Amino acid sequence: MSGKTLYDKIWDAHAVQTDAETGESLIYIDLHLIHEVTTPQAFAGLRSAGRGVRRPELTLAVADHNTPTENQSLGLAGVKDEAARNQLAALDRNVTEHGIEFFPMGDIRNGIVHVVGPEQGRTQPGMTIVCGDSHTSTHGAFGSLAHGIGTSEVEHVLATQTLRTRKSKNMAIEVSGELREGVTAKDLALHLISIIGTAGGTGYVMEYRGEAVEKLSMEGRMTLCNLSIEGGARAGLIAPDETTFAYMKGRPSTPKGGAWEIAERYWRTLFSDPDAKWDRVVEIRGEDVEPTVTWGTSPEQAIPVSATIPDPSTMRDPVKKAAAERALDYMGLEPGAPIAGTPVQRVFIGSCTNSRIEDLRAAAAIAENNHVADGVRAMVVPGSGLVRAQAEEEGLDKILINAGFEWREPGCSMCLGMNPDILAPGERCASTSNRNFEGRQGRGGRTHLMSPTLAARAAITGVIG
Ligand SMILES: CC(C)[C@H](C(=O)O)[C@@H](O)C(=O)O
Ligand code: SF4
Repeated sequence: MSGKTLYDKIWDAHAVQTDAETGESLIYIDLHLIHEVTTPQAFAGLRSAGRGVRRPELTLAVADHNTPTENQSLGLAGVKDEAARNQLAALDRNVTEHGIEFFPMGDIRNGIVHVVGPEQGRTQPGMTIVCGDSHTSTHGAFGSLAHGIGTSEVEHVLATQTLRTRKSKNMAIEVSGELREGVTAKDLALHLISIIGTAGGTGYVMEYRGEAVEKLSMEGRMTLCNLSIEGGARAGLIAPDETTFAYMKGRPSTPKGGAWEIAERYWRTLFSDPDAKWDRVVEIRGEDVEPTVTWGTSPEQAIPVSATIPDPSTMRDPVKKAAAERALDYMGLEPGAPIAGTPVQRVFIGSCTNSRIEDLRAAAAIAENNHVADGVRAMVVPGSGLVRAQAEEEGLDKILINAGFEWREPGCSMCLGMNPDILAPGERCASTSNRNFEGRQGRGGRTHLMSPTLAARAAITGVIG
């Protein structure tokens, strides 16, 4: 018998039952994260069925998608959009009714759900974690099986603390060697997706392995796992190690004293056995990864920042060719021209991909003693109130504000533009987020995905590069 992958191990520890006929399993869920957008109907369903929440203490709620990034202390009165206000009010009512822990807007512990879970120590190795949100894959950075679920599944998990699902296949992403100076986890993720495509991971759970992955900080690992879903995978995983444990130690919800030791002993068993069987292996040399940006309207339409914009007329695959033509038209770009030097009007540093303290440090390092270029509006939105507070303690806010960046309150913000932070039609944005489809950041807006370093540089110079 061959060994098990990390995914196999977590799966086996959580599968309650498998239906031999359909192949569907019931798995136990250790942590259910919820936010205002994907829960109102789930709670309404519970109510109409006369059900309660099975394990409220394994559920944690935040308000993040709709929240404004200014004047959060005004509470719901400060939320101008009625639909947003209603969703936020519904979450308030639902968590109170069911006794679920909630960090509301304005609470220093509030922030983007995928930043808050790890920061509070709720995210732990070996857990199964779900949330009605695709970027739940972020939590896989801790060696937990974490993925998004739909609203009807949210209702199922609330009611039963289990999920009906099927096992995925195992994919290994082996990144050897080292990332070069100035190359980040974001560049690695975009590089990978540009190779495998946005459907490359369909049907798989991806485990990131190899020296270059082991060398990443927890923040970098979270960025990498966050983008797994954009590569089509169900989830991303990284085996826990010393870096993981050091990050977790002392956080509010991690085990303490003897309980930590017992937990750590278990966590140290969470790795893929040397003889584990992989359904697919993708190999990348760390040294080959360059600072990478997207030029189109899909995360796979990514190139090194030193490269020229692809020419659809040279593309063989008719689907890719048509997609590239349409993307270039929407993005207002010329094939064959260098991507560097393309002017931007907006810069967004934030989102569950890149809004943690290291990301803000990277942006501030570029901003220091510089100034945002004329005609550019640049916004920094920390991932949580605690990230914001830490950045302020380190003086990063002053550096950024002095350089002309807007220093905002936490939330998803311009990552998806469900709050007032949106692009105007035709505006081009250097963004540290994870999605760049048409209209993602506002109707007609043009998004270029990149690292915080490249985004901050775009703010200062006014151009991509
Ligand atoms: C609102 C939510 C359902 C959505 C997701 O699941 O990804 C959002 O977080 C996003 O990034 O588009
Ligand atoms: S920051 Fe963006 S990608 Fe992340 S959960 Fe919010 S909307 Fe989704």
